[in-house]
Amino acid sequence: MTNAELTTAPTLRIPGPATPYQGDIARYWDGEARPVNLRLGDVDGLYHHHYGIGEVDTASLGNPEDSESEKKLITELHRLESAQADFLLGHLGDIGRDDTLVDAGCGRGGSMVMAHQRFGCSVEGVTLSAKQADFANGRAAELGIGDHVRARVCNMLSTPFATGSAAASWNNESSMYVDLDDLFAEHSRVLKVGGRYVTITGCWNPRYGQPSKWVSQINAHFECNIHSRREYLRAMADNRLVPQAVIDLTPDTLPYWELRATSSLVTGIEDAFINSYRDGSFQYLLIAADRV
Ligand SMILES: C[S@@+](CC[C@H](N)C(=O)[O-])C[C@H]1O[C@@H](n2cnc3c(N)ncnc32)[C@H](O)[C@@H]1O
Ligand SMILES: CC(C)=CCC/C(C)=C/COP(=O)(O)OP(=O)(O)O
Ligand SMILES: [Mg+2]
Repeated sequence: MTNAELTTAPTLRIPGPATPYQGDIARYWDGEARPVNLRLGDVDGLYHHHYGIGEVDTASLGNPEDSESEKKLITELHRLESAQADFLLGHLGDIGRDDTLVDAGCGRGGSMVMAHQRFGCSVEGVTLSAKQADFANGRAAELGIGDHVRARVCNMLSTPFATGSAAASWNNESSMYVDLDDLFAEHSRVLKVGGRYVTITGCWNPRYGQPSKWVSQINAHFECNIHSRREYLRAMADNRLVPQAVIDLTPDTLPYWELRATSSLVTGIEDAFINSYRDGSFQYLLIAADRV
């Protein structure tokens, strides 16, 4: 049986997109099929569209001459990407089986599956891409968790979720596609008071001055608009989201990029990430905030 045939209910689609830009982003992700994402996802069926953190386990890579070395490298990159999602989920607080979580910009749903496996809870995801939502729902059906994990085609700035209904919500590398005031107003509405919001994101560093050429290159590559660290903190403060932790993951993500740059799956954006992380113009941050 194919992935699509296993989907029990049709993917929900909220009519849209609201802006021409969102139409561009929907098309971008509908058309995305990079081996660096699909071959990593094939390792264990968790499909991510985010980057990795943690030390590279060099022993696991074996001898570069050996015939299995590419497979080992892919497995290691995937392990680091899943470690990133684990780290995010570890900041959501105490989540119970009856809670509902919201994944804003859920991609192919890897983080949603991990959240359900970790907490036993329900997870609602939104993406602009119908292909991604169908893929995520297909994976949930294959895993037999379609009753708890659901993706829909919907703008994260205007979701159908009831006010105060979510115990926690997150953006994993998806906040650079939206206005942060609009985004945090919607998270603040959907979260219950005392709930937790977490993002892992790349942001430009106000200490550097302005977005560097590397940051501009990343924006052009992904058609996104990277915000500054200052914008994140200001927009959260304006929307009843009070940071509980701000963790600079830049040193933790560099090993992932340095390893990825040696693989056959490079996409051409590796140097922009490596150079901007090294020159201090760009930072990889986790921000966990309480909805007060
Ligand atoms: C880089 S991917 C991250 C996917 C996922 N969070 C992960 O970690 O695998 C960015 C995602 O943001 C979604 N996105 C961008 N703008 C959006 C919007 N306005 N509403 C809903 N999803 C959006 C895209 O459709 C895509 O799924
Ligand atoms: C940290 C920043 C600025 C992220 C931008 C958003 C983005 C495209 C994330 C990774 O997606 P992906 O996994 O599809 O990208 P790739 O194909 O490069 O692995
Ligand atoms: Mg990727």
